Amino acid sequence: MHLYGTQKINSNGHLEIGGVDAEELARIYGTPLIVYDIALVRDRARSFLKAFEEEEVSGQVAYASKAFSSIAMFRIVRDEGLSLDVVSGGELYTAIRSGYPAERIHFHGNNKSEDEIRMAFREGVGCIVVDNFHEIRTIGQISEELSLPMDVLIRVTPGIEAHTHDFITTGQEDSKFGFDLNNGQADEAFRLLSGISRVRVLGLHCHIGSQIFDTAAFNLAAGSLMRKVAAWREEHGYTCTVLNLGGGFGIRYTEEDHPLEPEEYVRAMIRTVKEAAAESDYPVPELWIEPGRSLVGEAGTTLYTAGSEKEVPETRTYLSVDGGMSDNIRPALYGATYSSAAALRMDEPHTSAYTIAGKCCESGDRLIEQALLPDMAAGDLIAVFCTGAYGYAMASNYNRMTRPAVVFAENGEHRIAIRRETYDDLIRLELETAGIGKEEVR
Ligand SMILES: Cc1ncc(COP(=O)(O)O)c(C=O)c1O
Ligand SMILES: N[C@@H](CCCC[NH3+])C(=O)O
Repeated sequence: MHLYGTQKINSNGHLEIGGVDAEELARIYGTPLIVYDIALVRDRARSFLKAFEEEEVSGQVAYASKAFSSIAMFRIVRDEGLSLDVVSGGELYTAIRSGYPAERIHFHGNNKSEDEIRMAFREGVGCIVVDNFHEIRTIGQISEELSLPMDVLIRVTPGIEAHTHDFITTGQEDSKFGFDLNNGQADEAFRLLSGISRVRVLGLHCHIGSQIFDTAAFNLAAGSLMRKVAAWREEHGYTCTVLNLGGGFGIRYTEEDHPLEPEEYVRAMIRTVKEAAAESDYPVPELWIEPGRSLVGEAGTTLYTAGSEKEVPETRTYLSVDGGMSDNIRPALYGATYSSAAALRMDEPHTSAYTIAGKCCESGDRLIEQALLPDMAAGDLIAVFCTGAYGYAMASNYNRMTRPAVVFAENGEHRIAIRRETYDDLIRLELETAGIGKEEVR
């Protein structure tokens, strides 16, 4: 059984996270419950920053907030000195409400609305990552209208197919994101943005995909971006100051996954950029990265309570839990795999195979196939590991399931980061509820 971060098995055979017994957490907050090991998040943040320090390159580590966007988590990464990548007005709003310094926020998105771009200008975000020609026109108009400056990065697709799930690769040419690096689109974007007086082009951005294990794809991307900026120096006398190589560093969901230490990917990128810079006598630009999953993924564990069981003879035994695809859509959406354990029976042999199913009205609502657990009974607590990224962030109210509570555990203490949704929360937007008159409806 693989344990993550500060997790351990205590003398009662219970799983502990951040020094807190899973039994205590489930008793106090109920289940399903997402528990973050905050020491692990901090450790990851510090390792990324240390890689830059040791490789003697200046940079920014921006938490890709889409992985888990919440005020409490934003404050943790802010205090660790990270920047923040947001992709929507909603993420930007959450960041601002968390007290994030606007100049450390990078604003992404392949279809930013005028309102979102205006909001980014007014809040004074550190940079906009420009994605398409429509956006260039809007940025030009809004910068004129508000008489405000903006730093930008040009997002490009370098034509690299990273080996991961089709829906989470983004660096290939046939992608909805960014300007093609090789067919003239990126050059045209550079020309247009350079012509907007209040806009300063910092450099290039690419993100080749997510849950990648191989440094080769990152190195290829870094190399092709460096070649492009070197060409722009020849043609336009322009020297870029920033290269943002995105996120995507893989983590260990199950024993099939063999990631490197997250910061190793960064060290490899840094070396590639340094080598490419030396080859063309180019000043080493600042390197920015945008890890999401590798910062918070392994730090999250979901605690469920087991309920009904059904045996399909010679096929499988379903063990249903009190959550499912509504708090973790990834198995249903990507065929993602997870590992699990009986959280209060950790020292017992885990030798009985179950299909852990959710409680949504979908046959595909299955969290883990062939999970090995002790013989389970209703009421047993199950821990599903590595749910910290794109779990709660992608949760829904399908079947009017209430979204779980999120708790932070650290140094033997725990605190609620997001309270559990109530049935009243489910109907809060409905106009037919008692007490809301027609005059309030817009
Ligand atoms: C532009 C961009 N940056 C960063 C990330 C974060 O990726 P990950 O969570 O795999 O580190 C993503 C998501 O894939 C992304 O689209
Ligand atoms: N949501 C995806 C990753 C997409 C990342 C955003 N570009 C996942 O769960 O793996």
